[in-house]
Parts: sequence; C-alpha cells; structure tokens
Amino acid sequence: MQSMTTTRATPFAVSLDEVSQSYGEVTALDRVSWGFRKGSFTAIMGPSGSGKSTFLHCASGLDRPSGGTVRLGDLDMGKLRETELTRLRRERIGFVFQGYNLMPSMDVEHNITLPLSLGGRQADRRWLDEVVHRVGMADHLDRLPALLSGGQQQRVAVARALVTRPEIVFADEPTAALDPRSAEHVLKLLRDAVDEMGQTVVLVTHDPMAAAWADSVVFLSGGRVVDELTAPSAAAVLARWATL
Ligand SMILES: Nc1ncnc2c1ncn2[C@@H]1O[C@H](COP(=O)(O)OP(=O)(O)OP(=O)(O)O)[C@@H](O)[C@H]1O
Repeated sequence: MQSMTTTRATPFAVSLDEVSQSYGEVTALDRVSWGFRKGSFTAIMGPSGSGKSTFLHCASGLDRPSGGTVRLGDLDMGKLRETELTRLRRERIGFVFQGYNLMPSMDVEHNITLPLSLGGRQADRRWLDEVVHRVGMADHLDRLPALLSGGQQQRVAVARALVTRPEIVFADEPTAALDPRSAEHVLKLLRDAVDEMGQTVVLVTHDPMAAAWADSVVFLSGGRVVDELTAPSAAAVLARWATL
C-alpha cells in the first residue's frame, strides 16, 4: 500500500496557473492556465497578436510573467534567480527557433553539444550518436552551418534541443522558413521524439498542416485559450481557425 506521505508526481512537464503578461496597456496574456502532459505533442495556434510568442516565452522561462505561476514539473520557475533560470533553460528545456540560431563559427557537432559544453558537461557519446543519427547529420559533423541547407540547419537545431534530454522542447515556427519537404522532415523528427523517446513538445505555428502532426491544438485569441482540438486533421484545424 502507498504511504500517506507519498506525493504523486505531476503529470505535466510544464504547467501555467493564471499566467498574465502585460506590456504597458496591452494585455498579451490574460490569466492563462494550461498544462503540457509529459510525452505529449501540442501545437499552439492563433491569429497574429493573439499571444502565442508571449505564451511560449512565459512557458519556457525566457520571460517572467507579470502574474501567475509557471512550473517545470513541480518547480516554480518564478522563485528562481536569473542565473538559476538561465541554467534551467539550458539544461532542462530545449528550444528550436524559426531562424535556427546556430553558431556560424562552430561545426555541426559543436553546435549540437553547445548546451552541454556551456554548462561544462561532456556529451554522453552513445546518446549523441543516437541524436545525430536520428536527425540524419552523422556525415556532416565537421561542417559549418553556412554549408548546410535550411532544412539541414534546422535538423541540427533539433539535435541541439534534444541532446540534454530536456523535460520539454519548445519550437517556435520551426518550419516557417523551410520548403515543404524539409518542413515535413523536421515535423516528423519532433513527432518521433514524442513517440519513441517520450519527449514533450510544444510547437507554435501558423500552418494547419504542421499543427496536424500534434496530438492536440490549443487556440489562442486575445491572450486567452479559447479552444482545444484533439487528434487534429489539417482540415479541422483550418475550419476552427476560420472562426477565430
Ligand atoms: N515586447 C513587447 N512590447 C510591447 N507589446 C508587446 C511586446 N510583445 C508583444 N506585445 C504585444 O502583445 C500582444 C501579443 O503579441 P505576441 O507576439 O505574443 O502575439 P503572436 O500571437 O505571437 O503574434 P504573431 O503571430 O504576429 O507572432 C500583441 O498585441 C503585441 O503587440
């Protein structure tokens, strides 16, 4: 029998409780409460200015909200000092951005291991090999980013996001600058990370086709969560989008 003192672990990788963010007169996020279940793939959609970037920045510890609580697992991120938050972002959260954000002077391998080396840590060789193979960059480890296509650069960025085995990966419009085939490759990598590695992924996108790779789509409007669509098809996402 379970002891009465056993506390059950939260089912959420990240949870937001009544989170608000204001910029002067503008309320970009308005008392949003949401939880990202461990091992789930969630897309966030909404019209321009609905608060998607603000949501992602608050949920990932890039910004501190003006109100409410954001937790990574059970940890209240608002209680951390800046240096602790920086370390937590580097070691326990993965990021993929639209513009790849690779270091131009570093080769592929060093870009991938950057979150580890910044923290003075060595890569676990077997895990690094696995991640590198998954993203299909094993033959390009000594290349500089400038010699890679956009799709390849984004796959390096995905490997960099996975190399620390983070508790959650936030991807902000990761396919917006890619051709459809490269975009599909990147989305499949994120999907596989969820299905095969138990990774938790949050994807901000404008693209219904991209959102259809997720387990559910969260719709924002006016800084609030207004709907959720589970097992989304691109057509269903588009139909819901049209009514926002
Ligand atoms: N740093 C800031 N200073 C002032 N206002 C801001 C700032 N960041 C966002 N806003 C405002 O907050 C609201 C939400 O912006 P946000 O960028 O989160 O929306 P979004 O849904 O990501 O938009 P888009 O799809 O165009 O990127 C908008 O009204 C925006 O103008």
